[in-house]
Amino acid sequence: MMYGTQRVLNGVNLDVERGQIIGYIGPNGAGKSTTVKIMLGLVQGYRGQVEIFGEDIASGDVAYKRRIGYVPEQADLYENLTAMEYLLFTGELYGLDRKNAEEKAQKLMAEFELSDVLHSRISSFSKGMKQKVLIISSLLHDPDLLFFDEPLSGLDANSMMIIREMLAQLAEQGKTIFYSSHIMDVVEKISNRIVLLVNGEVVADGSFEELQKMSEKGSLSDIFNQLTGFTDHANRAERILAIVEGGEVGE
Ligand SMILES: Nc1ncnc2c1ncn2[C@@H]1O[C@H](COP(=O)(O)OP(=O)(O)OP(=O)(O)O)[C@@H](O)[C@H]1O
Repeated sequence: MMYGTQRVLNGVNLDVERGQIIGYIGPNGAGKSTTVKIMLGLVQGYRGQVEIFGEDIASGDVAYKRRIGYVPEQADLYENLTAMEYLLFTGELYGLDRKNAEEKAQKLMAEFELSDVLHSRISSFSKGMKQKVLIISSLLHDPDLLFFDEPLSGLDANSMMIIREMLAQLAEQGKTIFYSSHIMDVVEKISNRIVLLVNGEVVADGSFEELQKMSEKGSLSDIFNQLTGFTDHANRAERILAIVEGGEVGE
């Protein structure tokens, strides 16, 4: 995949089974969002083949999109809409009839303790409240494949627990989840497969236990540091602070 003359993905080859929770990780700019956007049909001009539910997504049949849920990293919420208007809008986009979408939206908002603001404009919501609306909108149509990009961002500890439990139950039901995040301890716990992307290439792909065998034992965060060749966080922090303080910067 090229953006202009910049090569962003370099032969990413993945076979994904139903029911997998794939922790999709990598340094900033590695190409995670780009891969997800290609699979969602949001980016054209890639080389190679992407099959979802057994069909090539380039075939022109976009029916597969109705079976996908997406929580984007950057929330493009229509802030002037109320939560209910937004959920009805996305629900109908995904092919739900209005009554069904309305009923589900109402119940799901209640489960996330947002009944009071069902008819308030999203622009008045806190970050976590917006995130909950995004999560609800990704689930409203009961998708088979979910792409979650930093889904816990802004959520309080209780809500995080609900989402984590929900992901595990969805996978048990045979749904497939791509979970992109930089919070390594969560990825380590919820994923049954971890794919590490560096500079547009898959450098590790396996269970946490398998990844541990590829490196010195440790947490996923340690493995991430090792496999991305990053060892100098203390020096880096020191240099940053030296610059901030405006003093002499060491070698
Ligand atoms: N629309 C775009 N036009 C040009 N370059 C882009 C565009 N979107 C992404 N890129 C470039 O593609 C590369 C991969 O970006 P991508 O967003 O896929 O990374 P990522 O792994 O999701 O990173 P992060 O962890 O920061 O979200 C980066 O170098 C980025 O600058």
